[in-house]
Amino acid sequence: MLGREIVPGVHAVGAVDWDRRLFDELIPLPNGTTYNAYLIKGSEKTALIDTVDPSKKEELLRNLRKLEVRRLDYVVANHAEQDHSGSLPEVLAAYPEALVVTNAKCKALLIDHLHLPEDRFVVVEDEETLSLGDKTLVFKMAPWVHWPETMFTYLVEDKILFPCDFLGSHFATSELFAAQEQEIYLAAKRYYAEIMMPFRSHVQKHLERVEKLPLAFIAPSHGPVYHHPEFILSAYRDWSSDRVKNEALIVYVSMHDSTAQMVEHLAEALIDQGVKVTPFNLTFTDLGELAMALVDAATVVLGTPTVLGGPHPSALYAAYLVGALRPKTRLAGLIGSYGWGGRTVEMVSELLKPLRAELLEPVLVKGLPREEDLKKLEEMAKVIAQRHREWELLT
Ligand SMILES: Cc1cc2nc3c(=O)[nH]c(=O)nc-3n(C[C@H](O)[C@H](O)[C@H](O)COP(=O)(O)O)c2cc1C
Repeated sequence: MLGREIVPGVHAVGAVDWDRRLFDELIPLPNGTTYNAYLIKGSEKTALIDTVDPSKKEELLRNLRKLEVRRLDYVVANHAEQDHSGSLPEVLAAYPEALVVTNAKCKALLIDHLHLPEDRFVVVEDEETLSLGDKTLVFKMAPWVHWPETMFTYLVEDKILFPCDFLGSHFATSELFAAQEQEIYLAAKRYYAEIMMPFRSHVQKHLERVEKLPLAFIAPSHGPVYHHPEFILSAYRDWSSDRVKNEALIVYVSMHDSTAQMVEHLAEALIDQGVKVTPFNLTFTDLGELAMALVDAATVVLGTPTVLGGPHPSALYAAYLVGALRPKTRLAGLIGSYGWGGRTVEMVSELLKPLRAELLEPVLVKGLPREEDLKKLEEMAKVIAQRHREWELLT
């Protein structure tokens, strides 16, 4: 990304990673991503907000050279994770006068992760300000979106919030601003689901604080800059709210079709009851799609055969992820087929505990489902619809 101007004196100087397809060796990136860094030239001092993934360090340094940055007074580190901080060693080497401005927790993490020297830090507290001359930065501690040391930086005169990962999206684009709102909405929802959803109560709290600021732009560390901040704020309000939707996700795997037949029957019964259904066959599910669906769905049902004494490993993995992402799911179920016995119910119930959802009576059948088993699935669908009605999701 070239050094492009958001407002006079504020440039985006990060990099686009068009080809990256996996993040944290876990999260699929269908749209690539960007690592955003921002240069702020005040009348007296110059600051860089965050750096880029180490794989793109040369691009960042090139962008700074293109803007003829000969002196860098400060590098603000909003977050210690390596995709933002990983180029700090090179930036500090290229600009020997630059000091890293961050909070005490982030300083400790940066020293642990990057072995940066103690004497290159300036430690700031919540609401502390830093003057660059005609531009003023205010630091806002925002722990747990998504690490304990995260903070936001606010540029007072230009009303720009730099919230690092918060409100961001994995979306590679050459455009500076979030013009393709439909695509960005989905990319930001995917990002929220994968990264922010486990910290929903913190998201709500930080969102409230951000909403009180005069905002002309929100410049996150992944994806384009929001020139209409309300677009992303209202989306986050919705996603992080306590509201759920009239939708049941059936997350399943089946080796020999028995569980698949149960899934099909449950799906039909739910549709008959007026509940929206989305099945996710784990053999080819993009986990990001599943995470996105978990943002709103009132109910999740896991479908798995018993394999080697427990759930199929794909279902085990999915149940662990669903629990770890802590969506606002209110109702959880388990269906599946087995041959002789095992601990599927106990193991899945344990993995789903973090959801704090009501657990439906499991429906586990021997081999292919029989008429009476299909009836039990219809009963399950009725209970789900009944709960959705009680929560006024369904009339
Ligand atoms: C590799 C493998 C391991 C299995 N291990 C168990 C087991 O430990 N306990 C059990 O009750 N059934 C076990 N089964 C039997 C399956 O649970 C049973 O065939 C079930 O109907 C398969 O469901 P599906 O058609 O949805 O794949 C195993 C099957 C396979 C292929």
